[in-house]
Amino acid sequence: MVRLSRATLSRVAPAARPLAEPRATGVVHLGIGAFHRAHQAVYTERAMAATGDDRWGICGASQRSADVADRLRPQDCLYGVRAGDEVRVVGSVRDVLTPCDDLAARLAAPETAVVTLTITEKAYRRDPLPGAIGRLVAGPPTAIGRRAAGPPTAIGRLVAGLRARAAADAGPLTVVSCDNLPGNGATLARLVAELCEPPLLEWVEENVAFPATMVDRIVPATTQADLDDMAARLGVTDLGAVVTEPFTQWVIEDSFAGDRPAWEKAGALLVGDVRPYEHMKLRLLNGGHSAIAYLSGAAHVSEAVGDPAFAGFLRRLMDDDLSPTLDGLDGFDLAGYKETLLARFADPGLRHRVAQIAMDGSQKLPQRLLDPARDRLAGGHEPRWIALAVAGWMRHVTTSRELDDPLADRLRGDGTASAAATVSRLLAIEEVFGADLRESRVFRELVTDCLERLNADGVPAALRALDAS
Ligand SMILES: NC(=O)c1ccc[n+]([C@@H]2O[C@H](COP(=O)([O-])OP(=O)(O)OC[C@H]3O[C@@H](n4cnc5c(N)ncnc54)[C@H](O)[C@@H]3O)[C@@H](O)[C@H]2O)c1
Ligand SMILES: O=P(O)(O)OC[C@@H](O)[C@@H](O)[C@H](O)[C@H](O)CO
Repeated sequence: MVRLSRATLSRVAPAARPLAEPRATGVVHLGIGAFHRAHQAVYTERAMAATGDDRWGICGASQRSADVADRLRPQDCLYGVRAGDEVRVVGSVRDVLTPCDDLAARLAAPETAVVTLTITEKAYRRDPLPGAIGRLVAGPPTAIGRRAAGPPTAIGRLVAGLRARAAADAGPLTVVSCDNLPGNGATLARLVAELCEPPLLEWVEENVAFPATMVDRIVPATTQADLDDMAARLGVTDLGAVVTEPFTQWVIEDSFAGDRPAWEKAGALLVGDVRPYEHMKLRLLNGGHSAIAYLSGAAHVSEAVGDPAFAGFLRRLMDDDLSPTLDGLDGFDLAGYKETLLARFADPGLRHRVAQIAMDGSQKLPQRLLDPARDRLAGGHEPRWIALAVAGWMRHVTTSRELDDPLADRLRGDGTASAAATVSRLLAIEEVFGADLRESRVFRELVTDCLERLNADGVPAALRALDAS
């Protein structure tokens, strides 16, 4: 079968052809994985189609491998997105850089006005090593972006680009984090500022905006079966295909340094304060996902919620422990949102592997489950459903043979320690639990009790016991 490209587009059904053919790359994206291709790239293409403003093509950049570039470049950067039964070839990506290409030059180009990022939670992590080598990037300009003995970090490369842009006097820039982090814009701004020395720091303060965003669309990693299915639907081979759900949401803080795609014409919500949306999504959706990952024992999310007892647990987690921590959603149909969430999780068309969600738990738990636990404890409540999910994570990190987490060496256990000893050891990891949760007697007892039950009787019995207590 021939490969998808501009030359072979005539083989694709007209209804599935791209909506836009951009003439410039006004957007640079760092971390061009599956999510970006099914989310921001789709909004950007629709914005161009709605306005006829074709300056907003995307130059994607990979941080760690040339894989996406190798897949997309031979296809003129075209790829298919399947959402439910609808398939469309997306045309907003114009170029993909490999880690060896000159990203700084792209960031310094006057036509670039917006940078978006999906580089995973752990890429925002400050290395806890002491001193200069423990910072995300060492100080002097020549060392920008380099860890002690590793390649440049994504944020280091971004700072190198900002330096080149300042030197070129290429104008203001908006940098939009689209990762699942609370206060993602402010977090990124802080990390960037740490790596900038004067006078670059002043230039960044005056010329660069870091709006917060809430991003939502479930996009599992593409499988070979997905590629085969896409080829059958399009009639051409597509090695960049992604499969997602019909649902999509993007809430963006309306704080830009300059020009931008008209994302609101594509359905994005531009607001003054993203925080209420961000808490709702990170806690209910992502918190629910993590609970599934560490407790369900299922291979895929849809199988987990197909079990009525487990679906009942998710409802109690959301209703009793997570929803009461949300505010600023007056007039919003939260009950409807939660029902929609469970239906999205149950979507049989999405083969979303729980193992994908389980990875990097140390970087995800704080915003998904631990911050709401703090809020409940502060109000004098016992977050027992959250405690069960946290105990599930502790069991996961101490028993998994192949633990995928930047803190893996500190998390692993020998599997023979008592529940109390395991909870004590893990609660002491301040990067995950802070000092407050380590010191909370209520939290420690809840988690210890749950871990004892999980170890002794398994998940269904632990759920029943908690339900009856
Ligand atoms: N997939 C989803 O459903 C979804 C939904 C909402 C938000 N997100 C956000 O997008 C992120 C990426 O998801 P994805 O599905 O595209 O994953 P992916 O594995 O397809 O892509 C991840 C990208 O991040 C880069 N990356 C990985 N580790 C990195 C590091 N340490 N430093 C810099 N870059 C790194 C990779 O090179 C790749 O480009 C998630 O971590 C999350 O924050 C994903
Ligand atoms: O992408 P991660 O690794 O942050 O988290 C895994 C999932 O919880 C997440 O990707 C959700 O599918 C997504 O946040 C839905 O919008």
